Amino acid sequence: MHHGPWNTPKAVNYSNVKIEFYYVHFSLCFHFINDDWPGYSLDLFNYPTHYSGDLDCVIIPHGVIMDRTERLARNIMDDLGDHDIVVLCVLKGGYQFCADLVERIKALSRNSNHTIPMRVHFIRLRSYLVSPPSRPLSAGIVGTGKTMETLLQHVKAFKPKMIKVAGLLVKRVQHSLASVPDYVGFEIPNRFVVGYALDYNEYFRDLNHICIISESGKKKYKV
Ligand SMILES: O=P(O)(O)OC[C@H]1O[C@H](OP(=O)(O)OP(=O)(O)O)[C@H](O)[C@@H]1O
Repeated sequence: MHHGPWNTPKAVNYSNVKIEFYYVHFSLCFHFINDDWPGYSLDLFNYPTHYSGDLDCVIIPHGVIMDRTERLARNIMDDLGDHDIVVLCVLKGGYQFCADLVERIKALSRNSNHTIPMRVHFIRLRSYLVSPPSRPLSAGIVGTGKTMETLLQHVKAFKPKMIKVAGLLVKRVQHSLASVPDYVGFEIPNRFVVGYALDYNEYFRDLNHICIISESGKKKYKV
């Protein structure tokens, strides 16, 4: 059985290899969340009471997302030099990450002599067309990478000087495509995550933390 970098039955044993692989080939640096990470108890944080019982745990608290996003903004500023940026936000799941990332790039831009003109556009994509996919539905996240690859083909047709992809989350899924975003916040286990604009049947986008949905939550919001 082939155990490629994305096919990791024992993530702990493979994690160093994986991180090193990306350092070498993509100069990437991201926070790796192990498959056996139990997450934080929901009791430690505030979250909307209408989701009581619908979640198992907090996997990434909102504050950590904010701090990581701030660092990604700095990396992007450092790499882009004096190029103008045209931001293309992938709706719906990417709206919160995009908004926060843009906000931090703006803050860096106005508080230093290194300033980058930025325009923002939006595109609506879905990872499936008619029938629901067999894999979990989630949003604002790179799962198989098919959505990202499809979008990149379209964007390349406009012949931009440079294309960089930022994704807050990359999920370790089997059969994923080889390419990963240039800027990644966190690599996470292949579990169903919601919150921070990631939905389950349009619910949970109004939750600040990234959480694991519970079985009862899935039943409650099933369509
Ligand atoms: O890497 P992939 O396996 O292709 O999946 C990633 C895509 O799936 C999600 O969108 P979704 O279809 O859930 O729509 P939404 O963002 O509007 O919720 C997400 O926002 C990405 O666009």
